[in-house]
Amino acid sequence: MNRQQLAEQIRKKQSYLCVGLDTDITKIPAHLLSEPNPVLTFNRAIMEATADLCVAYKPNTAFYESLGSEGWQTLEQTLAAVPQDILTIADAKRGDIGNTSAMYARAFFEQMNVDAVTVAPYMGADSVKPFLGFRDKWAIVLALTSNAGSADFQTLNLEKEQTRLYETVIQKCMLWASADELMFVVGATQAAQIAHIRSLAPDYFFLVPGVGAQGGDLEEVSRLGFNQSVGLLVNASRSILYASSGKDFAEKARAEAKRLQQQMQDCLEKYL
Ligand SMILES: O=c1ccn([C@@H]2O[C@H](COP(=O)(O)O)[C@@H](O)[C@H]2O)c(=O)[nH]1
Repeated sequence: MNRQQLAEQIRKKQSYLCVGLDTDITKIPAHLLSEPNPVLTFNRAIMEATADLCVAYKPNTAFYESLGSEGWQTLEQTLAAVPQDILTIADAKRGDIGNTSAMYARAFFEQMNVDAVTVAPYMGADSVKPFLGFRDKWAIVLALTSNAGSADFQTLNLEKEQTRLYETVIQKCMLWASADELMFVVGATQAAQIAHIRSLAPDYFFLVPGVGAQGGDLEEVSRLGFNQSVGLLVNASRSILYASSGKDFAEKARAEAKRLQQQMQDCLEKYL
């Protein structure tokens, strides 16, 4: 999916919601455990309940990798069930020396056929560049993440560059790729920095995890993070997936997704 198509979906649905498919077999409703593939059944029900309210699905691959080869198969089956007009993001946080990164890129873009993959930039240019140059595909580079540990490295001052590490990540990555194939991860818990990050990267989409279970403020993120064409994908995983542990799990997931979508619509009217 390209940038224009993504922007069109956001406009049509009045939503920049990304639903995180972080499906934990120990947390899904008990009545599904007798199904042949409980995770797949759960994912399909969540997608049926939320597809008209979101523009992206983001399975975090850890939840599938932890189930071994069956988990990989479930991930493929889940991706196959995503409607065509919804962006798919493999949250895999890959990045290695060049030839290995090239294999990761082929795995996700050619085998899995996802639209986007998250990339850890720590190993530098040769680890990020192999994820670029795939038609209508995206690398989403970690910039300033939502977790407490982001302060350990990402906000350190670089004496020579006179910037913080995450700022240099953004500036360097923008030299390698345009906003048509590169996004940045910016945590919703980092709202105080988001206006500054938007000024560094005015045209780029930000994938913003951390509303819901991590307590990020959707309105603050939207007010400070919008660009002229929205430029945000805001992810919620646990708050949607586990809104109920009963038979009404899909209905409750929809209600939470609807609540977020409605708030997004209000923010679009108010701040754009
Ligand atoms: O900075 C980051 C980068 C990635 N994530 C991922 O997003 C989801 C968040 O899940 P919630 O349940 O909505 O908290 C999860 O897959 C994380 O690994 C992040 O949280 N922060």
